[in-house]
Amino acid sequence: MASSLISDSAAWKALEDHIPAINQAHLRDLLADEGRSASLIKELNGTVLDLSRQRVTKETMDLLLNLAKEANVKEKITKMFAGERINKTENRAVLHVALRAPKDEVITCDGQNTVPAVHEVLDKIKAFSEKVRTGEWVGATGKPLTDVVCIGIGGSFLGPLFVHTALQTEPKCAEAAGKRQLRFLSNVDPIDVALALDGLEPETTLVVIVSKTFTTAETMLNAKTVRSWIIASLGKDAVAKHMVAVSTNLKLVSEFGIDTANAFAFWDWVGGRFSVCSAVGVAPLALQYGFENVEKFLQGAWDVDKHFRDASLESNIPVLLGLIGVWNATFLGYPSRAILPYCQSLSKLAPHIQQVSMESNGKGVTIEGVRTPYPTGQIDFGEPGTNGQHSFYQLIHQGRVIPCDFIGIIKSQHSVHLKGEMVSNHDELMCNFFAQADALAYGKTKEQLLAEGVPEALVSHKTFTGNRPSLSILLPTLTPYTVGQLLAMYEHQVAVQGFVWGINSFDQWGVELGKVLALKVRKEVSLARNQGTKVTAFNYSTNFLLNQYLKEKEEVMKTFE
Ligand SMILES: O=P(O)(O)OC[C@H]1O[C@H](O)[C@H](O)[C@@H](O)[C@@H]1O
Repeated sequence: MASSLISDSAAWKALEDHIPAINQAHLRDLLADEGRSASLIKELNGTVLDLSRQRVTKETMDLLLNLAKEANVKEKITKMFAGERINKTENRAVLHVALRAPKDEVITCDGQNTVPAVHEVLDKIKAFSEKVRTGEWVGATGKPLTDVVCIGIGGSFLGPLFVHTALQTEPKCAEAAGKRQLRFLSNVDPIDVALALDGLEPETTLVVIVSKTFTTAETMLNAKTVRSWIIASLGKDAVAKHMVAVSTNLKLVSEFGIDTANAFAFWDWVGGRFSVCSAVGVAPLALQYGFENVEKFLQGAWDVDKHFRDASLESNIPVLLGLIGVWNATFLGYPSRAILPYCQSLSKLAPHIQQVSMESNGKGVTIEGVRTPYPTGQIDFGEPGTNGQHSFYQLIHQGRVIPCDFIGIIKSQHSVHLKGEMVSNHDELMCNFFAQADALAYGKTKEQLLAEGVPEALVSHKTFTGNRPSLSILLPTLTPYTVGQLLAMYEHQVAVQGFVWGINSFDQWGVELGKVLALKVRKEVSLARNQGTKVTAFNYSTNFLLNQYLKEKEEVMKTFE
Protein backbone atom coordinates (compact mmCIF):
# COMPACT_ATOMS: atom_id res chain seq x y z
CA MET A 1 0.00 0.00 0.00
CA ALA A 2 1.33 3.44 -0.91
CA SER A 3 1.95 5.47 2.21
CA SER A 4 0.09 8.74 2.40
CA LEU A 5 0.60 11.40 4.99
CA ILE A 6 -2.45 13.12 6.40
CA SER A 7 -0.41 16.33 6.37
CA ASP A 8 -0.42 16.23 2.56
CA SER A 9 -4.21 16.40 2.45
CA ALA A 10 -6.26 19.46 1.57
CA ALA A 11 -8.11 19.11 4.89
CA TRP A 12 -4.83 19.47 6.79
CA LYS A 13 -3.69 22.42 4.68
CA ALA A 14 -7.03 24.15 5.23
CA LEU A 15 -6.44 23.95 8.98
CA GLU A 16 -2.93 25.33 8.63
CA ASP A 17 -4.29 28.20 6.57
CA HIS A 18 -6.88 28.83 9.26
CA ILE A 19 -4.31 29.33 12.07
CA PRO A 20 -3.75 33.07 11.38
CA ALA A 21 -7.49 33.71 11.70
CA ILE A 22 -7.50 32.00 15.09
CA ASN A 23 -4.43 33.93 16.14
CA GLN A 24 -6.46 37.10 15.56
CA ALA A 25 -9.22 35.97 17.92
CA HIS A 26 -9.02 36.25 21.70
CA LEU A 27 -11.02 33.86 23.90
CA ARG A 28 -12.38 36.93 25.66
CA ASP A 29 -14.21 37.83 22.45
CA LEU A 30 -15.02 34.28 21.41
CA LEU A 31 -16.76 33.69 24.74
CA ALA A 32 -18.99 36.70 24.16
CA ASP A 33 -20.73 34.72 21.41
CA GLU A 34 -23.30 32.70 23.32
CA GLY A 35 -24.39 30.72 20.27
CA ARG A 36 -20.82 29.58 19.76
CA SER A 37 -20.52 28.51 23.41
CA ALA A 38 -23.84 26.65 23.34
CA SER A 39 -22.77 24.70 20.26
CA LEU A 40 -19.55 23.66 21.99
CA ILE A 41 -21.25 22.19 25.06
CA LYS A 42 -22.18 18.49 24.84
CA GLU A 43 -23.87 16.14 27.26
CA LEU A 44 -23.82 12.37 27.61
CA ASN A 45 -25.83 10.51 30.26
CA GLY A 46 -25.55 13.42 32.68
CA THR A 47 -21.89 14.18 32.03
CA VAL A 48 -21.17 17.56 30.46
CA LEU A 49 -18.26 18.49 28.22
CA ASP A 50 -17.65 22.19 27.59
CA LEU A 51 -15.24 23.02 24.76
CA SER A 52 -16.15 26.71 24.58
CA ARG A 53 -12.83 27.77 26.11
CA GLN A 54 -10.85 26.16 23.30
CA ARG A 55 -9.31 28.40 20.69
CA VAL A 56 -11.80 27.36 18.05
CA THR A 57 -14.61 28.88 16.01
CA LYS A 58 -17.40 27.15 14.12
CA GLU A 59 -15.09 27.19 11.12
CA THR A 60 -12.29 25.50 13.09
CA MET A 61 -14.65 22.73 14.18
CA ASP A 62 -15.87 22.22 10.62
CA LEU A 63 -12.29 22.03 9.38
CA LEU A 64 -11.36 19.58 12.15
CA LEU A 65 -14.35 17.41 11.28
CA ASN A 66 -13.22 17.47 7.64
CA LEU A 67 -9.83 16.31 8.81
CA ALA A 68 -11.49 13.47 10.73
CA LYS A 69 -13.27 12.44 7.54
CA GLU A 70 -10.05 12.67 5.56
CA ALA A 71 -8.35 10.45 8.16
CA ASN A 72 -11.22 7.93 7.99
CA VAL A 73 -11.85 8.22 11.72
CA LYS A 74 -15.34 6.72 11.47
CA GLU A 75 -14.08 3.75 9.46
CA LYS A 76 -11.23 3.23 11.90
CA ILE A 77 -13.66 3.19 14.84
CA THR A 78 -15.77 0.63 12.98
CA LYS A 79 -12.70 -1.51 12.31
CA MET A 80 -11.73 -1.37 15.97
CA PHE A 81 -15.17 -2.57 17.09
CA ALA A 82 -15.15 -5.21 14.33
CA GLY A 83 -12.05 -6.81 15.81
CA GLU A 84 -9.83 -6.07 12.82
CA ARG A 85 -6.12 -6.27 13.53
CA ILE A 86 -5.60 -2.52 13.57
CA ASN A 87 -2.51 -2.88 15.76
CA LYS A 88 -0.54 -3.80 12.70
CA THR A 89 2.98 -3.97 14.11
CA GLU A 90 1.86 -6.59 16.63
CA ASN A 91 -0.79 -8.08 14.35
CA ARG A 92 -3.45 -7.71 17.03
CA ALA A 93 -7.02 -6.57 17.32
CA VAL A 94 -7.82 -3.76 19.77
CA LEU A 95 -10.91 -4.83 21.64
CA HIS A 96 -10.87 -3.43 25.16
CA VAL A 97 -14.47 -2.36 24.43
CA ALA A 98 -15.46 -6.05 24.48
CA LEU A 99 -14.42 -6.16 28.14
CA ARG A 100 -17.41 -4.05 29.14
CA ALA A 101 -19.94 -5.32 26.61
CA PRO A 102 -23.11 -6.78 28.10
CA LYS A 103 -23.77 -10.50 27.64
CA ASP A 104 -26.08 -10.07 24.65
CA GLU A 105 -23.61 -8.04 22.57
CA VAL A 106 -21.65 -9.69 19.80
CA ILE A 107 -18.09 -8.47 19.26
CA THR A 108 -16.08 -10.75 17.07
CA CYS A 109 -12.40 -11.36 16.65
CA ASP A 110 -11.25 -13.84 14.00
CA GLY A 111 -14.86 -14.91 13.49
CA GLN A 112 -15.37 -15.75 17.18
CA ASN A 113 -17.66 -13.82 19.49
CA THR A 114 -15.42 -12.56 22.32
CA VAL A 115 -18.23 -11.60 24.70
CA PRO A 116 -19.01 -15.09 26.13
CA ALA A 117 -15.35 -15.60 27.05
CA VAL A 118 -15.28 -12.17 28.70
CA HIS A 119 -18.33 -13.04 30.78
CA GLU A 120 -16.94 -16.43 31.70
CA VAL A 121 -13.97 -14.70 33.32
CA LEU A 122 -16.24 -12.10 34.94
CA ASP A 123 -18.36 -14.89 36.43
CA LYS A 124 -15.24 -16.60 37.70
CA ILE A 125 -14.05 -13.37 39.35
CA LYS A 126 -17.50 -12.82 40.83
CA ALA A 127 -17.53 -16.29 42.41
CA PHE A 128 -13.95 -16.03 43.64
CA SER A 129 -14.28 -12.52 45.07
CA GLU A 130 -17.47 -13.45 46.87
CA LYS A 131 -15.78 -16.49 48.41
CA VAL A 132 -12.89 -14.37 49.65
CA ARG A 133 -15.12 -11.54 50.86
CA THR A 134 -17.49 -13.83 52.76
CA GLY A 135 -14.64 -15.79 54.31
CA GLU A 136 -15.52 -19.02 52.55
CA TRP A 137 -12.05 -18.93 51.00
CA VAL A 138 -9.55 -18.87 53.84
CA GLY A 139 -5.79 -18.75 54.13
CA ALA A 140 -3.43 -21.55 55.13
CA THR A 141 -4.14 -21.11 58.85
CA GLY A 142 -7.89 -20.95 58.39
CA LYS A 143 -8.19 -17.17 58.73
CA PRO A 144 -10.16 -15.05 56.24
CA LEU A 145 -8.07 -13.02 53.78
CA THR A 146 -8.82 -9.41 54.58
CA ASP A 147 -5.99 -7.68 52.74
CA VAL A 148 -5.05 -7.81 49.09
CA VAL A 149 -1.69 -6.85 47.59
CA CYS A 150 -1.65 -6.46 43.81
CA ILE A 151 1.72 -6.83 42.19
CA GLY A 152 1.98 -5.32 38.72
CA ILE A 153 3.39 -2.33 36.85
CA GLY A 154 2.41 -0.02 33.97
CA GLY A 155 -0.95 -1.03 32.56
CA SER A 156 -1.17 -3.76 35.16
CA PHE A 157 -1.11 -1.16 37.91
CA LEU A 158 -2.05 2.40 36.94
CA GLY A 159 -5.64 1.80 35.82
CA PRO A 160 -6.58 -0.29 38.88
CA LEU A 161 -4.91 2.27 41.16
CA PHE A 162 -6.84 5.12 39.50
CA VAL A 163 -10.20 3.37 39.89
CA HIS A 164 -9.44 2.19 43.43
CA THR A 165 -8.49 5.73 44.46
CA ALA A 166 -11.69 7.08 42.92
CA LEU A 167 -13.91 4.54 44.67
CA GLN A 168 -12.37 4.27 48.10
CA THR A 169 -14.13 7.42 49.32
CA GLU A 170 -17.45 6.73 47.58
CA PRO A 171 -19.89 5.94 50.41
CA LYS A 172 -21.37 2.73 48.95
CA CYS A 173 -17.99 1.41 47.89
CA ALA A 174 -16.44 2.39 51.22
CA GLU A 175 -19.19 0.49 53.00
CA ALA A 176 -18.67 -2.54 50.77
CA ALA A 177 -14.92 -2.44 51.49
CA GLY A 178 -15.39 -2.26 55.25
CA LYS A 179 -12.04 -2.84 56.90
CA ARG A 180 -10.54 -4.62 53.88
CA GLN A 181 -7.35 -3.17 52.46
CA LEU A 182 -6.22 -3.06 48.84
CA ARG A 183 -2.59 -2.19 48.22
CA PHE A 184 -0.38 -2.05 45.17
CA LEU A 185 3.23 -3.05 44.70
CA SER A 186 4.64 -1.82 41.41
CA ASN A 187 8.18 -0.50 41.62
CA VAL A 188 11.05 -2.98 41.79
CA ASP A 189 12.52 -0.74 44.48
CA PRO A 190 12.68 -2.86 47.67
CA ILE A 191 11.34 0.18 49.49
CA ASP A 192 8.06 -0.34 47.64
CA VAL A 193 7.97 -3.94 48.91
CA ALA A 194 8.50 -2.70 52.45
CA LEU A 195 5.72 -0.12 52.06
CA ALA A 196 3.27 -2.54 50.45
CA LEU A 197 3.74 -5.20 53.12
CA ASP A 198 4.06 -2.88 56.09
CA GLY A 199 1.74 -3.99 58.87
CA LEU A 200 0.30 -6.91 56.89
CA GLU A 201 0.29 -10.50 58.10
CA PRO A 202 0.91 -13.25 55.53
CA GLU A 203 -1.88 -15.38 57.02
CA THR A 204 -4.55 -12.77 56.21
CA THR A 205 -3.08 -11.52 52.93
CA LEU A 206 -4.06 -12.47 49.40
CA VAL A 207 -1.58 -11.60 46.66
CA VAL A 208 -2.75 -10.97 43.11
CA ILE A 209 0.06 -11.06 40.56
CA VAL A 210 -1.04 -9.00 37.57
CA SER A 211 0.96 -9.21 34.38
CA LYS A 212 -0.25 -9.53 30.82
CA THR A 213 2.95 -11.24 29.70
CA PHE A 214 4.02 -12.69 33.07
CA THR A 215 7.58 -11.86 32.08
CA THR A 216 7.94 -8.24 33.22
CA ALA A 217 11.17 -8.18 35.22
CA GLU A 218 9.96 -5.83 37.97
CA THR A 219 6.74 -7.74 38.56
CA MET A 220 8.42 -11.13 38.54
CA LEU A 221 11.07 -10.11 41.09
CA ASN A 222 8.42 -8.53 43.31
CA ALA A 223 6.22 -11.62 42.96
CA LYS A 224 9.11 -13.90 43.95
CA THR A 225 9.95 -11.61 46.88
CA VAL A 226 6.39 -11.65 48.22
CA ARG A 227 6.11 -15.39 47.59
CA SER A 228 9.18 -15.80 49.80
CA TRP A 229 7.54 -13.61 52.44
CA ILE A 230 4.54 -15.94 52.45
CA ILE A 231 6.60 -19.15 52.41
CA ALA A 232 8.90 -17.92 55.18
CA SER A 233 5.93 -17.54 57.46
CA LEU A 234 3.42 -20.17 56.28
CA GLY A 235 5.35 -22.77 54.29
CA LYS A 236 5.34 -23.73 50.62
CA ASP A 237 1.83 -25.17 50.50
CA ALA A 238 0.37 -21.81 51.49
CA VAL A 239 1.11 -20.34 48.05
CA ALA A 240 -1.99 -21.96 46.51
CA LYS A 241 -4.23 -20.29 49.09
CA HIS A 242 -2.51 -16.92 49.18
CA MET A 243 -1.48 -16.20 45.59
CA VAL A 244 -3.61 -15.85 42.47
CA ALA A 245 -2.80 -14.36 39.10
CA VAL A 246 -4.19 -12.30 36.24
CA SER A 247 -2.48 -12.86 32.91
CA THR A 248 -2.75 -13.80 29.23
CA ASN A 249 0.06 -16.29 29.76
CA LEU A 250 -1.41 -19.10 31.86
CA LYS A 251 1.52 -21.39 31.06
CA LEU A 252 3.95 -19.10 32.89
CA VAL A 253 1.43 -18.61 35.70
CA SER A 254 1.43 -22.35 36.24
CA GLU A 255 5.24 -22.55 36.05
CA PHE A 256 5.39 -19.89 38.78
CA GLY A 257 3.54 -22.30 41.05
CA ILE A 258 0.04 -20.86 40.89
CA ASP A 259 -2.85 -23.21 40.19
CA THR A 260 -4.47 -21.97 36.96
CA ALA A 261 -7.82 -22.67 38.58
CA ASN A 262 -6.96 -19.53 40.54
CA ALA A 263 -5.87 -17.49 37.55
CA PHE A 264 -7.98 -15.02 35.64
CA ALA A 265 -7.32 -14.81 31.95
CA PHE A 266 -7.47 -12.06 29.40
CA TRP A 267 -6.47 -11.86 25.77
CA ASP A 268 -3.84 -10.44 23.46
CA TRP A 269 -6.45 -8.08 21.99
CA VAL A 270 -6.39 -6.15 25.28
CA GLY A 271 -3.50 -3.70 25.40
CA GLY A 272 -1.86 -3.35 28.83
CA ARG A 273 -2.77 0.31 29.24
CA PHE A 274 -6.35 -0.43 28.15
CA SER A 275 -6.72 -3.43 30.46
CA VAL A 276 -8.32 -1.99 33.59
CA CYS A 277 -11.72 -3.37 32.54
CA SER A 278 -10.27 -6.88 32.17
CA ALA A 279 -9.44 -9.11 35.13
CA VAL A 280 -6.46 -6.74 35.64
CA GLY A 281 -8.78 -4.23 37.30
CA VAL A 282 -11.91 -6.26 37.87
CA ALA A 283 -10.28 -8.89 40.10
CA PRO A 284 -8.69 -6.53 42.65
CA LEU A 285 -11.61 -4.10 42.58
CA ALA A 286 -14.20 -6.86 43.03
CA LEU A 287 -12.21 -8.21 45.97
CA GLN A 288 -12.23 -4.78 47.57
CA TYR A 289 -15.65 -3.38 46.64
CA GLY A 290 -17.75 -6.39 45.66
CA PHE A 291 -18.56 -7.43 42.12
CA GLU A 292 -21.79 -5.35 41.82
CA ASN A 293 -19.89 -2.09 42.16
CA VAL A 294 -17.40 -3.15 39.50
CA GLU A 295 -20.25 -4.06 37.16
CA LYS A 296 -21.49 -0.46 37.39
CA PHE A 297 -18.02 0.77 36.47
CA LEU A 298 -18.05 -1.47 33.38
CA GLN A 299 -21.52 -0.20 32.52
CA GLY A 300 -20.34 3.42 32.59
CA ALA A 301 -17.50 2.62 30.21
CA TRP A 302 -19.80 0.64 27.91
CA ASP A 303 -22.29 3.50 27.63
CA VAL A 304 -19.50 5.72 26.33
CA ASP A 305 -18.30 2.91 24.05
CA LYS A 306 -21.74 2.68 22.44
CA HIS A 307 -21.85 6.43 21.94
CA PHE A 308 -18.35 6.36 20.45
CA ARG A 309 -19.35 3.54 18.11
CA ASP A 310 -22.70 4.97 17.01
CA ALA A 311 -22.73 8.76 17.26
CA SER A 312 -21.98 10.95 14.26
CA LEU A 313 -18.58 12.62 14.22
CA GLU A 314 -20.15 16.03 14.98
CA SER A 315 -21.80 14.86 18.19
CA ASN A 316 -19.26 12.25 19.24
CA ILE A 317 -17.65 13.34 22.51
CA PRO A 318 -14.45 11.26 22.28
CA VAL A 319 -14.06 12.30 18.63
CA LEU A 320 -14.40 15.98 19.54
CA LEU A 321 -11.94 15.54 22.41
CA GLY A 322 -9.50 13.85 20.06
CA LEU A 323 -9.79 16.56 17.43
CA ILE A 324 -9.24 19.29 20.02
CA GLY A 325 -6.15 17.41 21.19
CA VAL A 326 -4.77 17.29 17.65
CA TRP A 327 -5.60 20.96 17.07
CA ASN A 328 -3.76 22.04 20.22
CA ALA A 329 -0.77 19.72 20.00
CA THR A 330 -0.10 19.82 16.28
CA PHE A 331 -1.60 22.96 14.77
CA LEU A 332 -1.37 25.48 17.61
CA GLY A 333 1.91 23.96 18.78
CA TYR A 334 1.06 23.37 22.44
CA PRO A 335 2.95 20.19 23.29
CA SER A 336 1.56 19.70 26.81
CA ARG A 337 -1.77 19.15 28.49
CA ALA A 338 -2.62 19.46 32.17
CA ILE A 339 -5.23 17.12 33.67
CA LEU A 340 -6.71 18.95 36.64
CA PRO A 341 -9.48 17.16 38.51
CA TYR A 342 -11.16 19.24 41.20
CA CYS A 343 -11.65 16.09 43.22
CA GLN A 344 -9.10 14.47 45.48
CA SER A 345 -10.44 11.00 44.63
CA LEU A 346 -9.27 11.55 41.06
CA SER A 347 -5.68 12.08 42.18
CA LYS A 348 -4.55 9.05 40.18
CA LEU A 349 -6.35 10.04 36.97
CA ALA A 350 -3.40 11.97 35.55
CA PRO A 351 -0.82 9.22 36.18
CA HIS A 352 -3.15 6.72 34.48
CA ILE A 353 -3.92 8.94 31.50
CA GLN A 354 -0.21 9.67 31.20
CA GLN A 355 0.34 6.04 30.28
CA VAL A 356 -2.81 5.71 28.18
CA SER A 357 -1.95 8.81 26.19
CA MET A 358 1.84 9.03 26.14
CA GLU A 359 2.58 5.34 25.61
CA SER A 360 -0.08 5.23 22.91
CA ASN A 361 0.64 8.38 20.97
CA GLY A 362 4.28 9.00 21.73
CA LYS A 363 5.31 7.77 18.29
CA GLY A 364 7.58 9.15 15.60
CA VAL A 365 6.36 7.25 12.55
CA THR A 366 3.03 6.58 10.88
CA ILE A 367 1.46 3.14 10.93
CA GLU A 368 3.17 2.56 7.57
CA GLY A 369 6.53 3.39 9.12
CA VAL A 370 6.99 6.85 7.60
CA ARG A 371 8.51 9.49 9.88
CA THR A 372 5.79 12.01 10.77
CA PRO A 373 6.70 15.53 9.67
CA TYR A 374 4.28 16.92 12.28
CA PRO A 375 4.40 16.60 16.08
CA THR A 376 2.31 13.80 17.57
CA GLY A 377 1.51 12.89 21.17
CA GLN A 378 1.11 15.17 24.15
CA ILE A 379 3.07 15.67 27.33
CA ASP A 380 0.47 14.96 29.98
CA PHE A 381 0.73 15.81 33.63
CA GLY A 382 -1.60 16.86 36.39
CA GLU A 383 -2.57 17.13 40.00
CA PRO A 384 -5.88 17.69 41.71
CA GLY A 385 -7.04 21.27 42.11
CA THR A 386 -6.72 23.19 44.35
CA ASN A 387 -3.31 21.69 45.15
CA GLY A 388 -1.97 22.44 41.67
CA GLN A 389 -2.98 26.09 42.01
CA HIS A 390 -0.43 26.51 44.77
CA SER A 391 2.25 24.82 42.75
CA PHE A 392 2.54 24.93 38.95
CA TYR A 393 -0.43 27.08 37.87
CA GLN A 394 1.82 30.15 37.85
CA LEU A 395 3.46 28.81 34.68
CA ILE A 396 0.08 28.00 33.15
CA HIS A 397 -1.23 31.54 33.79
CA GLN A 398 1.77 33.63 32.82
CA GLY A 399 4.41 31.29 31.39
CA ARG A 400 3.85 28.71 28.69
CA VAL A 401 0.47 27.96 27.23
CA ILE A 402 -0.73 24.58 28.46
CA PRO A 403 -4.23 23.49 27.49
CA CYS A 404 -6.00 22.32 30.64
CA ASP A 405 -8.65 19.69 31.27
CA PHE A 406 -10.68 20.82 34.27
CA ILE A 407 -12.77 18.02 35.76
CA GLY A 408 -15.40 18.86 38.36
CA ILE A 409 -18.02 16.91 40.28
CA ILE A 410 -21.49 18.31 40.99
CA LYS A 411 -22.27 16.27 44.10
CA SER A 412 -19.32 15.51 46.36
CA GLN A 413 -18.69 12.08 47.85
CA HIS A 414 -18.32 13.89 51.18
CA SER A 415 -20.27 17.01 51.92
CA VAL A 416 -19.32 19.36 54.73
CA HIS A 417 -20.79 22.78 55.48
CA LEU A 418 -19.53 24.61 58.52
CA LYS A 419 -22.01 26.83 60.29
CA GLY A 420 -21.36 30.46 59.46
CA GLU A 421 -19.34 29.77 56.31
CA MET A 422 -20.63 31.40 53.14
CA VAL A 423 -20.45 28.21 51.11
CA SER A 424 -19.95 24.51 51.78
CA ASN A 425 -16.46 23.02 51.54
CA HIS A 426 -17.30 21.39 48.22
CA ASP A 427 -18.69 24.67 46.87
CA GLU A 428 -15.44 26.31 47.94
CA LEU A 429 -13.47 23.75 45.94
CA MET A 430 -15.73 24.13 42.91
CA CYS A 431 -15.59 27.94 42.98
CA ASN A 432 -11.94 27.48 42.11
CA PHE A 433 -12.83 25.06 39.32
CA PHE A 434 -15.07 27.69 37.68
CA ALA A 435 -12.75 30.61 38.36
CA GLN A 436 -9.57 29.08 36.97
CA ALA A 437 -11.01 28.34 33.53
CA ASP A 438 -12.17 31.94 33.11
CA ALA A 439 -8.96 33.39 34.53
CA LEU A 440 -7.02 31.50 31.86
CA ALA A 441 -9.40 32.50 29.09
CA TYR A 442 -9.88 36.20 29.94
CA GLY A 443 -6.62 37.14 31.61
CA LYS A 444 -6.19 40.67 32.92
CA THR A 445 -5.22 43.71 30.85
CA LYS A 446 -2.94 46.63 31.54
CA GLU A 447 -5.96 48.95 31.43
CA GLN A 448 -7.78 46.96 34.09
CA LEU A 449 -4.73 47.02 36.31
CA LEU A 450 -4.20 50.74 35.93
CA ALA A 451 -7.86 51.36 36.67
CA GLU A 452 -7.38 49.39 39.88
CA GLY A 453 -4.50 51.67 40.82
CA VAL A 454 -1.71 49.12 40.43
CA PRO A 455 1.66 50.94 40.46
CA GLU A 456 3.14 51.33 36.97
CA ALA A 457 6.25 49.28 37.88
CA LEU A 458 4.13 46.27 38.70
CA VAL A 459 1.70 46.41 35.81
CA SER A 460 3.59 44.12 33.44
CA HIS A 461 4.19 41.61 36.25
CA LYS A 462 0.51 41.52 37.08
CA THR A 463 -0.73 41.32 33.51
CA PHE A 464 -2.32 38.09 32.34
CA THR A 465 -2.46 37.66 28.59
CA GLY A 466 -5.39 35.23 28.82
CA ASN A 467 -6.43 33.40 25.65
CA ARG A 468 -5.25 30.18 27.26
CA PRO A 469 -7.40 27.23 26.27
CA SER A 470 -9.08 24.76 28.59
CA LEU A 471 -11.96 22.34 28.56
CA SER A 472 -14.32 21.49 31.37
CA ILE A 473 -15.87 18.14 32.20
CA LEU A 474 -18.63 18.16 34.78
CA LEU A 475 -19.67 14.80 36.25
CA PRO A 476 -22.91 14.57 38.29
CA THR A 477 -21.22 12.43 40.98
CA LEU A 478 -18.13 10.32 41.33
CA THR A 479 -19.48 6.78 41.37
CA PRO A 480 -18.34 3.53 39.77
CA TYR A 481 -20.58 4.41 36.78
CA THR A 482 -19.14 7.89 36.14
CA VAL A 483 -15.58 6.68 36.73
CA GLY A 484 -16.22 4.19 33.93
CA GLN A 485 -17.52 6.98 31.70
CA LEU A 486 -14.52 9.18 32.38
CA LEU A 487 -12.11 6.35 31.68
CA ALA A 488 -13.69 5.46 28.33
CA MET A 489 -13.82 9.11 27.24
CA TYR A 490 -10.07 9.45 27.71
CA GLU A 491 -9.27 6.05 26.21
CA HIS A 492 -11.21 6.85 23.05
CA GLN A 493 -9.87 10.39 22.82
CA VAL A 494 -6.38 8.90 22.65
CA ALA A 495 -7.46 6.47 19.92
CA VAL A 496 -9.00 9.28 17.86
CA GLN A 497 -5.84 11.35 18.09
CA GLY A 498 -3.83 8.37 16.87
CA PHE A 499 -6.35 7.73 14.06
CA VAL A 500 -5.96 11.32 12.84
CA TRP A 501 -2.18 11.38 13.16
CA GLY A 502 -2.09 8.08 11.26
CA ILE A 503 0.08 6.39 13.88
CA ASN A 504 -0.31 3.06 15.67
CA SER A 505 -1.57 3.99 19.14
CA PHE A 506 -1.58 0.38 20.27
CA ASP A 507 2.06 -0.72 20.23
CA GLN A 508 4.91 0.49 22.48
CA TRP A 509 8.24 -0.36 20.91
CA GLY A 510 9.75 2.68 22.58
CA VAL A 511 9.93 0.94 25.94
CA GLU A 512 12.15 -1.89 24.68
CA LEU A 513 15.60 -0.33 24.30
CA GLY A 514 15.97 0.62 27.94
CA LYS A 515 14.81 -2.83 29.06
CA VAL A 516 17.42 -4.55 26.88
CA LEU A 517 20.21 -2.28 28.10
CA ALA A 518 19.20 -2.98 31.71
CA LEU A 519 19.78 -6.69 31.06
CA LYS A 520 23.33 -5.93 29.99
CA VAL A 521 23.90 -3.73 33.02
CA ARG A 522 22.49 -6.45 35.28
CA LYS A 523 25.00 -8.96 33.89
CA GLU A 524 27.91 -6.58 34.46
CA VAL A 525 26.76 -5.66 37.99
CA SER A 526 26.47 -9.31 38.95
CA LEU A 527 29.93 -10.07 37.54
CA ALA A 528 31.53 -7.10 39.27
CA ARG A 529 29.86 -7.87 42.62
CA ASN A 530 30.80 -11.56 42.50
CA GLN A 531 34.34 -11.19 41.24
CA GLY A 532 35.22 -7.82 42.72
CA THR A 533 36.27 -6.56 39.28
CA LYS A 534 35.76 -3.14 37.77
CA VAL A 535 33.17 -2.50 35.08
CA THR A 536 34.72 -1.61 31.71
CA ALA A 537 31.98 -2.67 29.28
CA PHE A 538 30.38 0.75 28.73
CA ASN A 539 31.32 4.33 27.90
CA TYR A 540 33.48 6.37 30.26
CA SER A 541 30.56 7.93 32.07
CA THR A 542 28.55 4.72 32.62
CA ASN A 543 31.67 2.81 33.73
CA PHE A 544 32.54 5.63 36.12
CA LEU A 545 29.07 5.84 37.62
CA LEU A 546 28.74 2.07 37.93
CA ASN A 547 32.14 1.71 39.61
CA GLN A 548 31.25 4.53 41.97
CA TYR A 549 28.01 2.72 42.79
CA LEU A 550 29.73 -0.64 43.22
CA LYS A 551 32.40 0.73 45.58
CA GLU A 552 29.97 0.43 48.44
CA LYS A 553 29.09 -3.13 49.42
CA GLU A 554 25.34 -3.44 49.75
CA GLU A 555 24.18 -4.24 53.25
CA VAL A 556 21.33 -6.66 52.71
CA MET A 557 18.82 -6.21 55.49
CA LYS A 558 16.51 -9.04 54.68
CA THR A 559 16.83 -12.35 52.86
CA PHE A 560 13.97 -14.76 52.44
CA GLU A 561 14.53 -18.49 51.75
O1 LIG B 1 1.34 -6.53 32.22
P1 LIG B 1 2.78 -6.72 31.91
O2 LIG B 1 2.99 -7.72 30.81
O3 LIG B 1 3.57 -7.08 33.13
O4 LIG B 1 3.33 -5.36 31.36
C1 LIG B 1 3.44 -4.21 32.13
C2 LIG B 1 3.88 -3.05 31.28
O5 LIG B 1 5.07 -3.41 30.63
C3 LIG B 1 5.65 -2.52 29.69
O6 LIG B 1 6.28 -1.47 30.34
C4 LIG B 1 4.67 -1.99 28.71
O7 LIG B 1 5.22 -0.88 28.05
C5 LIG B 1 3.38 -1.55 29.36
O8 LIG B 1 2.44 -1.24 28.38
C6 LIG B 1 2.85 -2.66 30.23
O9 LIG B 1 1.65 -2.26 30.80
